Amino acid sequence: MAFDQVLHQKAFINGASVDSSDGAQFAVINPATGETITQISDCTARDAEKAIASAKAALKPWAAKTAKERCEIMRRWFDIVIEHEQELAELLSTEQGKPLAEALGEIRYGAAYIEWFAEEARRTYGDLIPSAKGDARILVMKQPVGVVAAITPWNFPNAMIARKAAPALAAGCPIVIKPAEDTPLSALALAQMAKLAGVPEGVINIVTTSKAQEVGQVLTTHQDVAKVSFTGSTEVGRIIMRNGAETIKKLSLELGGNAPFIVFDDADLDRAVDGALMSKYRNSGQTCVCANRIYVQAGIYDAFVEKFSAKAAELKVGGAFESDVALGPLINTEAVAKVEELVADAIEKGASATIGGSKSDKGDLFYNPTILRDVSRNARVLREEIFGPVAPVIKFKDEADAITLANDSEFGLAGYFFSKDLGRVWRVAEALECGIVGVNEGVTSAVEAPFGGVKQSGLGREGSHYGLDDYLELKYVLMGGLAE
Ligand SMILES: NC(=O)C1=CN([C@@H]2O[C@H](COP(=O)(O)OP(=O)(O)OC[C@H]3O[C@@H](n4cnc5c(N)ncnc54)[C@H](OP(=O)(O)O)[C@@H]3O)[C@@H](O)[C@H]2O)C=CC1
Ligand SMILES: O=C(O)CCCC(=O)O
Repeated sequence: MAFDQVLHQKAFINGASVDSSDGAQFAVINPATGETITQISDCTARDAEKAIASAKAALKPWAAKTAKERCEIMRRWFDIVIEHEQELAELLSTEQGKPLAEALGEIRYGAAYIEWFAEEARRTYGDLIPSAKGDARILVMKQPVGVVAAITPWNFPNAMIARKAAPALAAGCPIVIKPAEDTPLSALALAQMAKLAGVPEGVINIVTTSKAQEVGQVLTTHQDVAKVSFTGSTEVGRIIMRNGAETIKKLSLELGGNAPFIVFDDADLDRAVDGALMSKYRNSGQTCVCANRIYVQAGIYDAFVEKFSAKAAELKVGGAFESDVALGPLINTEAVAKVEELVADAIEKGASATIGGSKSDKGDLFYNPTILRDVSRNARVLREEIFGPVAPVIKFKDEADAITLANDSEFGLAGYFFSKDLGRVWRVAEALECGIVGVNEGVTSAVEAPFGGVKQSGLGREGSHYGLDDYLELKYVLMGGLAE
């Protein structure tokens, strides 16, 4: 298969492919078939320490390069990724399960972060501020934060690495990345391409491991790591925050979501249905910004459920390489068990499934697109991140009701609503307690826009011109004694 060209089995530390210090390996499994793709280095705490040491040694020379030099290397990295986008997409689909077209979209999305931050590297402007003293000026410069550790999830095995590594490198920071155990291969391929592009040794390190706690502990407590950037569950985000407390780590945390998706009775119904399909079923519902709770105003509730169910029923479930497939497998048996539990709980509390509600006959990890109607307001599916292709649809009365329901969550990542009333659009966009709001749009992600949440969905922003700031420190320099 073409992806053999980008398949690497060893961890990547200090610019070299290495076995783990104890020689152990773990298996990477294809979730669609259950087959082992390959065995790879199972790194230990010692390997994590080595990676941090190599990043520390690389810090000064990498930060000392001009922004233009870093930009040129990163541009070459972008070009190599795009040149191999097809192989990278096949590798991603094989280890993660998402349909090939979606994987290709992710490779391009990830590459766009490399391109974007290569350009942003040259715009790390400071400020010159008038001082209250006549013979002084206030200068503000931006400097790299230091060695960065990144811990990433399996749902976007390429883009979540690129979204962290690209701003780190652009800012002048070396990075040590621990990819998810389920999907380490895309990370290794990206790092090897960075090497080909001329990224010096130690600037990117990939510590593959099945020992998340042991390796994570080192990455999040080590005194030579200045910053930790994490994407994953709120539960692990809390552990990372606690671990970082002793050495006051800078933190970027992209955590869980519970996105409300609101359809007002003045909405364009077809547009709302298409938005819900995209928002809910992308990546089989395994995205932190996926619509988790769909609120529809009473007057159009039945019409919405009918149209949404008819279109969702057409989505084909299957392996990533089958034609016209829209939904791949879930990542593992725990994910399927969680979805089954949430659906059972909702049905026990009075909901009914208009479509789906069960596993697909495609295999153990495949779950059918599911729509639940008349979901009770105390169902678990409305409180917890579903991370599967299940859409609970709930009726609401009026605008105030919709806002109260939408904000009734400890999460605050994304929210969506559909309305044609301009006044309502402003009111609701301002009232939603979310970091990201889609108005008449079901997918908001874009490299140019800041991605991140409020409340317990996290800290910091990724992407956009704000995204570089997470990897920079401000230094204030008072330039005094200027009078003759
Ligand atoms: N915001 C988001 O994008 C995501 C949200 N989630 C939510 O989390 C749920 C569980 O998914 P899961 O994959 O278990 O998410 P986790 O938060 O457990 O995993 C995310 C990353 O953290 C690592 N990790 C796990 N435990 C520790 C630890 N103690 N210290 C440091 N790193 C650690 C994981 O490693 P390893 O893979 O080796 O366990 C992985 O690299 C999902 O159902 C979903 O609700 C999950 C993924 C992404
Ligand atoms: O689930 C995530 O954390 C990644 C979201 C991908 C994106 O849309 O940017």
